[in-house]
Amino acid sequence: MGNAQPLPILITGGGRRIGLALAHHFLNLRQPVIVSYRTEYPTIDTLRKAGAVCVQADFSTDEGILAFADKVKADNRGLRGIIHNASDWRAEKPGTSLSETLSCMLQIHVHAPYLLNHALQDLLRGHGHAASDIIHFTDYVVERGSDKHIAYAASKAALDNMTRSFARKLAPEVKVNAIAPSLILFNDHDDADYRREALNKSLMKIAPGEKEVIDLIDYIFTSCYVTGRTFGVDGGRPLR
Ligand SMILES: NC(=O)C1=CN([C@@H]2O[C@H](COP(=O)(O)OP(=O)(O)OC[C@H]3O[C@@H](n4cnc5c(N)ncnc54)[C@H](OP(=O)(O)O)[C@@H]3O)[C@@H](O)[C@H]2O)C=CC1
Ligand SMILES: Nc1nc2c(c(=O)[nH]1)N=C([C@H](O)[C@@H](O)CO)CN2
Repeated sequence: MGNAQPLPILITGGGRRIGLALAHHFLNLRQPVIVSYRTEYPTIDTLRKAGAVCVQADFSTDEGILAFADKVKADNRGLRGIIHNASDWRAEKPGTSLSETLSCMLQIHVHAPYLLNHALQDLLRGHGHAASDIIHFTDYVVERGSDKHIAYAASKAALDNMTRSFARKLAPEVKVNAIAPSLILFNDHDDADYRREALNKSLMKIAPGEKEVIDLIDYIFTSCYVTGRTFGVDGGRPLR
């Protein structure tokens, strides 16, 4: 009985950056992990060799989301948690359809978590009080808005709101919390001016890397009381 394998944590968009770092973190703790990936990066093979179950999934349509949920349900008797990391940081751009930008942002930040939380709730329930977690990755811009990423900010705001709705719906078996980062990691193409300006926006003036987020997720998973909350990881940016 005591040797039962722990239930897996499902991480969406785990092929790169924060999702990838989270997957390796849990695998190092011998915690089983299921990763959804859209693009087959070499990292996916590395994850498989480290023991992750990697499932190809494109959340650009509801059909793609629901097919992924069916696969997870068919292969698993339960889940320890779901981390909704998959995201697209799309700006409004001249020459790009505004409707398409808005649909794309709503699809990945609202449809995917909304449909997956409903479809997979039975896998999260039934394991005891506060035994399971859902984590939504939102963004600091939910508070402030963003003139360059209006649809992105709005869709993350909807996700932030769903944190409280799903916390109500799934308590006390499942805790549901959000992480609202500001700058965590730069992208490779960010130039020196962009980096300087971005660093200057916070009080702490660093891009802290994935560990800040990993440590917070470890805390949230350990808690048996914290639910329906949004945790800023923003270097004091609102105080600037
Ligand atoms: N990095 C930062 O500084 C910040 C991050 N955040 C949030 O933290 C989370 C992780 O950030 P980060 O690691 O930078 O994210 P990335 O943008 O680097 O990666 C997001 C992942 O989501 C996947 N994805 C995107 N669209 C889809 C789709 N339609 N279907 C399936 N998968 C999809 C991507 O797959 P593919 O590679 O195939 O496109 C990728 O693996 C995100 O939710 C982000 O918004 C918030 C604020 C700051
Ligand atoms: N899905 C993503 N969302 C966000 C990203 C990213 O690369 N992918 N990056 C940011 C920025 O780091 C920004 O917070 C500061 O430059 C925001 N969201």
